[in-house]
Amino acid sequence: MTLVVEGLGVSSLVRDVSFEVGKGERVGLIGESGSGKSLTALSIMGLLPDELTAVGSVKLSGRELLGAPERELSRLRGDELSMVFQEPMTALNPAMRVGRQVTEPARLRGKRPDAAELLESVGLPADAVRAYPHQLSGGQRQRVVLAMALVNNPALLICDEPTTALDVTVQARILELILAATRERETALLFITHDLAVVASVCERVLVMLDGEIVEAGTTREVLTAPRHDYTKRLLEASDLEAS
Ligand SMILES: Nc1ncnc2c1ncn2[C@@H]1O[C@H](COP(=O)(O)OP(=O)(O)OP(=O)(O)O)[C@@H](O)[C@H]1O
Repeated sequence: MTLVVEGLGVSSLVRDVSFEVGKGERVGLIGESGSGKSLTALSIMGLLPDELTAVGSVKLSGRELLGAPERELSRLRGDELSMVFQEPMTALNPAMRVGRQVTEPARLRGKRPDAAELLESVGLPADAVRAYPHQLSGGQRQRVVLAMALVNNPALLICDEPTTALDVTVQARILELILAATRERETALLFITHDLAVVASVCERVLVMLDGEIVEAGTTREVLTAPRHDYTKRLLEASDLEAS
């Protein structure tokens, strides 16, 4: 699989965004709040709000996604493309036991996975199958969401600030889990964050977004050790990474 985004625009909010993500590659999309990261991700998923339209091209393994019929996009979502959002409750049904919920994306495709095994694969105890989402912690809920996002072995996982709402130690564990799970499956990862330290620990390449445009792109090492754009330099100065 390859994701090729070319000249993506969303009204005037995202402009001429182009990048590629190859099989199993982990790419960070970094930038401050309002820079257009989420709109870029939602364009790829075909989940932009009705009032916004994407122009340009988004190809997954050669298939154009922009303008594709909703039926095709909804088949791709949760199958070849998955997305994890910042707040796990947005993806969970509060009235459904976790065990039933975690297997649902697979059941929709005619598979019958074992719920307890799935939960154990993301580090949850097997007896979580009977729990309702509100009985779990934020980190545990995000594990459930990850299990759901990965159950059909997607080619591309998009994570939009998946650990921002969690405390620091839980954050680190969830990042480790995302890293291990995507490596194991050779799932490509587009990881949205405003945190350079997170990019440094997870991503091989990084795209820096400012005011709706990508202003810098390179390997994580290049961008973090020799940033070219003033905005990237400022981001680096403001981060904990500066001292290291
Ligand atoms: N439905 C919408 N209609 C109009 N403008 C929107 C809409 N959704 C988002 N925007 C605007 O588009 C810009 C980019 O938003 P986006 O959510 O992509 O930013 P972001 O980089 O993901 O920020 P954050 O880190 O806060 O999520 C922002 O200025 C936002 O206010």
